[in-house]
Amino acid sequence: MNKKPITYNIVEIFESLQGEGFNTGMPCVFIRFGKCNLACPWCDTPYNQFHTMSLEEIYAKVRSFSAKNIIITGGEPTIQPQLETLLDKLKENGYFLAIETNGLKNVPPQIDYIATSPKRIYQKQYIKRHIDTAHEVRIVVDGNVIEFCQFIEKTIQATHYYLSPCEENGKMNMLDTITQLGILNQRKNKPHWQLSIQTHKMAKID
Ligand SMILES: C[S@@+](CC[C@H](N)C(=O)[O-])C[C@H]1O[C@@H](n2cnc3c(N)ncnc32)[C@H](O)[C@@H]1O
Ligand SMILES: Nc1nc2[nH]cc(C(=O)O)c2c(=O)[nH]1
Ligand code: SF4
Ligand SMILES: [Mg+2]
Repeated sequence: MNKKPITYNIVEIFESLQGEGFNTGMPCVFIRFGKCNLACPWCDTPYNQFHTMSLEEIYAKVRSFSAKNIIITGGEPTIQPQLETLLDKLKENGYFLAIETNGLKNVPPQIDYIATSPKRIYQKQYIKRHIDTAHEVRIVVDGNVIEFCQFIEKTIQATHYYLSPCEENGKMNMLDTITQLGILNQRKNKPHWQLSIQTHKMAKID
């Protein structure tokens, strides 16, 4: 009997520039998986509008673009079944793999670069468990996030810590974000918090 092909829930696969964080401006192929284990009220992504694609279909689409960096995102990519099989295939073919994750679940070992965005409104879940290392942390400013940032900087070891304005209906809360950055950075011997703007939205690209 033939083995059933592995399929994945995919929202979209597209090429663009990384719009956020340390790698802003880097050409990347985005693989956006469906479904999420959280439901942030201001989430900018239709993560429940997905279709299924086979591993071979995903790989063919990825190969049709020129970028060699891939951003695995969603939705929440760490809850996608059989993720590691796809990552193995991409890795074997020379791709650099970055992930965007909310950080509640472990990140597969094939991933080269971890950007995590823990969510203040789900602090109770983060107190129970979350990943403890990443290359960068990006916290969206959806209210007063100071205490949550202090908790996260103690429990996630990262190279970069960012505050990101929350974008709703085309507006970003820049003043609030800058005020909270000022407060975080007044403290001595603490990680420096920087600003990460969703530049792709300003540039009106994907
Ligand atoms: C759509 S999420 C997908 C990956 C993963 N679920 C996560 O939250 O990190 C990708 C990035 O977009 C950010 N994001 C989502 N909606 C946003 C909004 N309205 N304003 C600013 N950042 C937002 C998230 O915090 C995360 O850094
Ligand atoms: N240009 C661009 N950069 C991004 N970086 C992370 C994104 C995401 O939705 O995960 C994203 C996105 O949706 N677009
Ligand atoms: S965790 Fe990420 S994808 Fe899920 S709802 Fe929040 S921002 Fe959206
Ligand atoms: Mg996005």
